[in-house]
Amino acid sequence: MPSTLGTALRVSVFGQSHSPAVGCVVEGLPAGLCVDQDALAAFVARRAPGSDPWGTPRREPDVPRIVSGLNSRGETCGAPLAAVIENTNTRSHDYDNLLDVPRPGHADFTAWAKWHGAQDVPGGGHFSGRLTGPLCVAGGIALQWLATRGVTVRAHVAELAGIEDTPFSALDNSLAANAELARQMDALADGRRVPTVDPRAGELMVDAVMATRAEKDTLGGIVECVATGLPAGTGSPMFDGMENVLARDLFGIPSVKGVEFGRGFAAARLRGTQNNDAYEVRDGACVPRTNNAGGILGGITTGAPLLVRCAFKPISSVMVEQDSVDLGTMEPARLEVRGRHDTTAVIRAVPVVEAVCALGIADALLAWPAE
Ligand SMILES: Cc1cc2nc3c(=O)[nH]c(=O)nc-3n(C[C@H](O)[C@H](O)[C@H](O)COP(=O)(O)O)c2cc1C
Ligand SMILES: C=C(O[C@@H]1CC(C(=O)O)=C[C@@H](OP(=O)(O)O)[C@H]1O)C(=O)O
Repeated sequence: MPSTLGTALRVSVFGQSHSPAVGCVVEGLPAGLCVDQDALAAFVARRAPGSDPWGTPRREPDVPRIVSGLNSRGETCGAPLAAVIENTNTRSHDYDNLLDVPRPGHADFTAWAKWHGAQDVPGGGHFSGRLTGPLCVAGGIALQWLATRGVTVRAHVAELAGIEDTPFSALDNSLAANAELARQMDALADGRRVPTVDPRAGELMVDAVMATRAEKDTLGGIVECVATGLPAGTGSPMFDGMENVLARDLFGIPSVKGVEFGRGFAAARLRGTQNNDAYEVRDGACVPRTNNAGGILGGITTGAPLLVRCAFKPISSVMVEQDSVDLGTMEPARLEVRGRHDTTAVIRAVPVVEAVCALGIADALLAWPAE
């Protein structure tokens, strides 16, 4: 079963939620990149579980340990980079009643259908959101490499419990809109607890999540991500376009059910005269004045901000009784989920979306650079 993404920059993730460790192997990183391990640990910590009342109480330090791929100066040395994150706080007996009775909405049934009982069930096994920890390690390093190329990636919770954050100022490509976008991205870098552009929206979201948690239910939401500083001409037509690469990678994040670029599905309701991004000359360069395309045409970057949104479904592990089937007896069964679960994935998933976008963009820059 391959759990690998990328072409020129390839990342394999390994491990299960309750195995000794989870980790990643990254191949194709440019040699000579000095990895700032403190910055990397801080990035990975933004996703780590156990510190917020709306999330899983499973507290894990999630300090990544790089075991291969760096030289004595801490630079990437050309060899595959491997990193592990230990699982230190597992409670596998919480999953005893799921060994034969699958949770609706999680991957328990499909794993059973594929592996007939050999699958590792506790904690969601290899399907766990925990596997996004190693993705943040690989993506955190990709972000550091992108920074050396002038590319910045930022995400925020765009919508949660029907509460909308201020959207990124990225559908317009005017100088004023670009300046506002830079301000929004800077503000999000201040370490705020809930990554929303408007802190009031974040507080309202937390209230709604806590109320839903009290009702033993869960929530989905939308994460919006932007990348700036990409040169026009990166990517590839048809099957290896920026949209293809990013969508494939982003759908690897557990719970992601939808991905849209630029205006996305809303473009289907516009006329061509409304949706086209007219060109103008700026500092001798041809630039789109608006950015309904989300920075991508024909799979290739336009030079405008790359804008993508991911829809997350609600967490499936709800704390109320549900109908299921005992796969051992093929009799109906009632199921009560135990375990320590998130009420929503979207807040913790913000750095994950940044990481995965960084990996896809770095992969495209290395595989299909602007010519
Ligand atoms: C950061 C993150 C945290 C998650 N936490 C949980 C959790 O605590 N409980 C749970 O049932 N699912 C959680 N999920 C979602 C499941 O991992 C996911 O629904 C499951 O693997 C099935 O995959 P699918 O929803 O993509 O089909 C989380 C996902 C992410 C990205
Ligand atoms: C540990 C993490 O999240 C886990 C993701 C998860 C799932 O089903 O996805 C189920 C829970 O596992 P457990 O029952 O072992 O606590 C979460 O805690 C993490 O994200 O690091």
